[in-house]
Amino acid sequence: MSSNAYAGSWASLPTTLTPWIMDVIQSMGYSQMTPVQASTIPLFMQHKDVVVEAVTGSGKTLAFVIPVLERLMRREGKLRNNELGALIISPTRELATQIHSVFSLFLSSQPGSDISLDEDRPITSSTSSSNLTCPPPLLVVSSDSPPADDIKRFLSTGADIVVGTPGRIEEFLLGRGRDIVNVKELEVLVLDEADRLLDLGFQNTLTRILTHLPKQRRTGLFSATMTDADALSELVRVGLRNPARIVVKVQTKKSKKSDSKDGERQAKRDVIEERRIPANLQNFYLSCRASEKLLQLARIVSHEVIQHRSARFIVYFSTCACVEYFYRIISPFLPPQTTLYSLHGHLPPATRTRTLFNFASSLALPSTPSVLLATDVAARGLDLPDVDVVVQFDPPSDPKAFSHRCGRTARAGRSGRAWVLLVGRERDYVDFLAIRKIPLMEHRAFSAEGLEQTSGTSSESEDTEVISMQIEIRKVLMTDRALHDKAAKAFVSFVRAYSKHEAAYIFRIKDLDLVGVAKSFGLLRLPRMPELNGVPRLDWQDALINWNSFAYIDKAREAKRLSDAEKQSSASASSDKRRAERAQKRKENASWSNKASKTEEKLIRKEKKTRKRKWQKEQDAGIEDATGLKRALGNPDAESDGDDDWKEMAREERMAKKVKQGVVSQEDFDGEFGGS
Ligand SMILES: Nc1ncnc2c1ncn2[C@@H]1O[C@H](COP(=O)(O)OP(=O)(O)OP(=O)(O)O)[C@@H](O)[C@H]1O
Repeated sequence: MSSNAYAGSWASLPTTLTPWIMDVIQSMGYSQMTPVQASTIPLFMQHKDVVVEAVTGSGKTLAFVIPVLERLMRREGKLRNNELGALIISPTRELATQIHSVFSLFLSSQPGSDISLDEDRPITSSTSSSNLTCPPPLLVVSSDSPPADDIKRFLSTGADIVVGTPGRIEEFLLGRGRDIVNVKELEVLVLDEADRLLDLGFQNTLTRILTHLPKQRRTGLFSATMTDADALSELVRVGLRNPARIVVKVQTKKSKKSDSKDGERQAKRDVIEERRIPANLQNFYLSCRASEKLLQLARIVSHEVIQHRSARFIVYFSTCACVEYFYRIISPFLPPQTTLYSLHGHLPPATRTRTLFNFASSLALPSTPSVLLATDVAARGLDLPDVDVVVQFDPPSDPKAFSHRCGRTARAGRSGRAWVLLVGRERDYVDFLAIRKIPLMEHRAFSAEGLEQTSGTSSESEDTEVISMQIEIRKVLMTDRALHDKAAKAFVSFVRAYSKHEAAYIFRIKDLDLVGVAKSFGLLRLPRMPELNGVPRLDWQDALINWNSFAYIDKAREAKRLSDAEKQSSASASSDKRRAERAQKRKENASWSNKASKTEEKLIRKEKKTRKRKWQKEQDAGIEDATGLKRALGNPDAESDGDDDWKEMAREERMAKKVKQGVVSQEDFDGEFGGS
């Protein structure tokens, strides 16, 4: 850490630390406290609840680990095997594992301790109470072992400190462990990344845990983004009593141009700028077209390796599917000898642990860089050594994650660089973050030669390498239909995530060049999805590919695809047949109904003729009522055929007379009036 990041020696604490704890701190090489440690440890060791906000990498973990250990060391009586002394909750299993390892490191150094760092070592009755001051901590997170094992390990190790994730802790305390784990003696509760734990996703679980714990405990909330007043008041409601709020601010000097007194000349003066990101973090944004994102990512990595000798990178994407996909296709665009890692929430726990370990312990050099592709599962709390560069390929959905992601570099006073790629109107995000005290510097897009482009933030025409990159990716996708599926899934997941952005007025799907995004993904064709309806496709060309023969490399999968296709084609053939039969039937029905209507017409005419004859007879008989109107009985009009029928009958009558006179032939009469 740089010297101005320190806040005095450990000896200056008002309460002297237990000697072996002090020894461990010294062995870590930490001769001085960081500001957050200097302000938090004294309060939390005494009887104060604390709410702590300090930037990423400022040493918050020790700010609660030391007070927790000190409180347990100073207990009068030892805790029984089934009693819990301290509970630490964190939002992810990776972070919980990390915190657990810090506790383990301390406890394994207790005098007379023979605790190995293997927590599963069973503790015999002779070691459990006499030799050990504090048993090893217990880690309670989703893993390959079932929740029932947590209880078994708790009872066998007699752990006083439990570290875990909310769901698994709830199961541990309120599920299987309800009648086993005794929380009456619980002294301390710590919520690490507390603002995240208060998010809706965790809130109910957390409330149930908190109400289960005794009220006479100390509670500490820690995060780099403890700013959400609503969430805080919620927590206060659930358990904090008159907490001390500790906010450690970062102030940096910034040169600003200002008018001199006479208002004419510009003078430079230093102003103190408050920021919510580490002082040694250089934070850049780069505007480019949607289609150029992958190209620019590749150029950032090259630039960092060549110009800054950077070796360890984390690149953040918005979804698990995007990480999966880019992990498969990005290699050819990164410097040769780059080792790639991928971390996201859909991977099995054991794989996640292994990946993190491998990435952290890899020998990363500028000639052999290590690049971890990750989702926000790796955004908070992870203390990975020597991460030189963070790139946010996609800005995070939750704006709070922005500073957590950047904070994986420039930790503990070291310097680091962070980049975010912004497209089109996403540029407004810069002002959005500035208000939240997260300053960003503009960096122009890189040219093919790795130089900053000279034209404005977005170049006039699309980078010519976009097309060649797209062709390269397509070549890779065409080697295996499974890759194409991954590409489409990643694209769809990206679009869906984009529309759920919390800063929705900046990240609007209708403003996003989706065709450009598809190019950057190297898609073979545009997927069918409502978001693409009505999107102009002038700039888009599907890959030339025979979709029928485009195969999966995996034999079983390909066999299934072929048999599905076979079934589908026979199903569609029989449905075509059914359709043709239906059409034929309709046709037949139609001609039958035509015939039917002709016969009906004839019948109607015949009936009319009969009625007419009857009426004629009556006419001839001179039946007329007093008003001179034709009687309803004999009047065909009264049966609703209307005036036309009357006219028609009169016409027929006249024509019949003409037939009699020989002026009109019988044939013509029949043709006209359909004689039967
Ligand atoms: N007093 C100290 N002197 C030097 N280094 C320290 C000191 N305390 C902690 N560190 C180191 O600083 C690094 C960051 O600490 P830590 O992980 O606790 O940060 P944090 O504030 O919790 O960050 P985040 O908000 O990202 O979780 C760790 O590698 C830790 O070992």
